Amino acid sequence: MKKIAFVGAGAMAEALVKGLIAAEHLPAKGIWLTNHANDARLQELHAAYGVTITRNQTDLLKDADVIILSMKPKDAEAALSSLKSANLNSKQIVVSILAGIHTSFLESYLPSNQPVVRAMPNTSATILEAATAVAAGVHAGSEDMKVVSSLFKTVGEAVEVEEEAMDAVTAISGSGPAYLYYMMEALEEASSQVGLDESVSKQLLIQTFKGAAKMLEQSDLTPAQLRANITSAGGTTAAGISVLEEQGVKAAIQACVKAAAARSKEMGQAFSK
Ligand SMILES: NC(=O)C1=CN([C@@H]2O[C@H](COP(=O)(O)OP(=O)(O)OC[C@H]3O[C@@H](n4cnc5c(N)ncnc54)[C@H](O)[C@@H]3O)[C@@H](O)[C@H]2O)C=CC1
Ligand SMILES: O=C(O)[C@@H]1CCC=N1
Repeated sequence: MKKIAFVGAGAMAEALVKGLIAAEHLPAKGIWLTNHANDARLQELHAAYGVTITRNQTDLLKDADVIILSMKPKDAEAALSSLKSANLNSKQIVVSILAGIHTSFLESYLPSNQPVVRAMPNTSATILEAATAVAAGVHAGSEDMKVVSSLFKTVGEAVEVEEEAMDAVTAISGSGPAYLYYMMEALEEASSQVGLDESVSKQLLIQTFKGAAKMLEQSDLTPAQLRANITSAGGTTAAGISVLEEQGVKAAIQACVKAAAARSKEMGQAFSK
C-alpha cells in the first residue's frame, strides 16, 4: 500500500491516521487528507503527523490505493457528488466509515464496478485497539476485503461481516466505547461519593476495566459466570448488584443498544436510492 486518501479530516480520521503511523503501515507522506473549508485543521494534522494535506481533489485521489470517506453522514451526498466526476479507476477501493450509509447508496454515485467497502471502526484506533467490522459492497472482491481488513488490523482487531449486521455492529462496537466511558464517569463520581481520592480511584478503575476485559478474553467463562464468581452470598457485590437489578440497569443497557441500532437503520433509510 502506497497511498491512502482521507476525505474528511475530523476526529475519526485522526484516530486512524495516528494508528496507521504508529503501526508503520505506510510512510506518513503516503497518507493524504482533505476536509471541508478548514485549512487550520489540515495544517494542524500536517504538523502533528507529517501527513500530506491538500485541497485539490485530483491530487488527493490520484493513485490512491484506498479512499476513506470520513465525513459526517449529513455531508456524504456533497462529497459523493464531487467524487462522481473524479475518474476513479476500478482498482481503487472506496471505504466508508459513515454510520448508517449503505454500500448501495455509495455505489450509486460511483463508476460501475467500483469496489466499495463499509467499515465501522471505533476511536480506540488511536492506540491500536480499535474493534472494526468490515462489509463488502457488490463489487468488492476477496482481495479488496483482504486489503481493507489488513488496513484496519493495523489499528486493532477487524472482523468481516455481512452488511446487514452493520447497524448492530455500529450500536455495539462503534458507539460502544461511549457507553463504557459513561459507566466510568459514573464510577468515578461514585468513588468520590464513597470517599476515595480521585487519583487512586482512576488507577483502580482503569486496571479493573482492563482486568475484566482480559478475564473475558482469556478464560472460558461467560460474563454471567465471571460475575457469579465475584458475588458472595450476603456480600458487598450482591448488595451492589441488587440495586442495579432493582433499577433496571440491564434493561436500560439493552434499550440503549437497540436505540443506537435503530438510529443507524434510520440514517441508512434517509440515504437510500
Ligand atoms: N467518532 C466516532 O467514534 C466514529 C465515527 N464514525 C463515523 O466517522 C465519520 C466521521 O466522524 P467524526 O470524525 O467524528 O466527524 P468530524 O466532524 O470530527 O469530522 C468530519 C470532517 O469531515 C469534513 N468534511 C465534511 N464534508 C466534507 C467534504 N465534502 N469533503 C471533505 N471533507 C469534508 C469536515 O470538515 C470535518 O473535518 C462519521 O460519518 C461517523 O459516522 C465511525 C466510527 C466511530
Ligand atoms: O455517533 C455516531 O453516529 C458515530 C458512529 C459510531 C460512533 N459514533
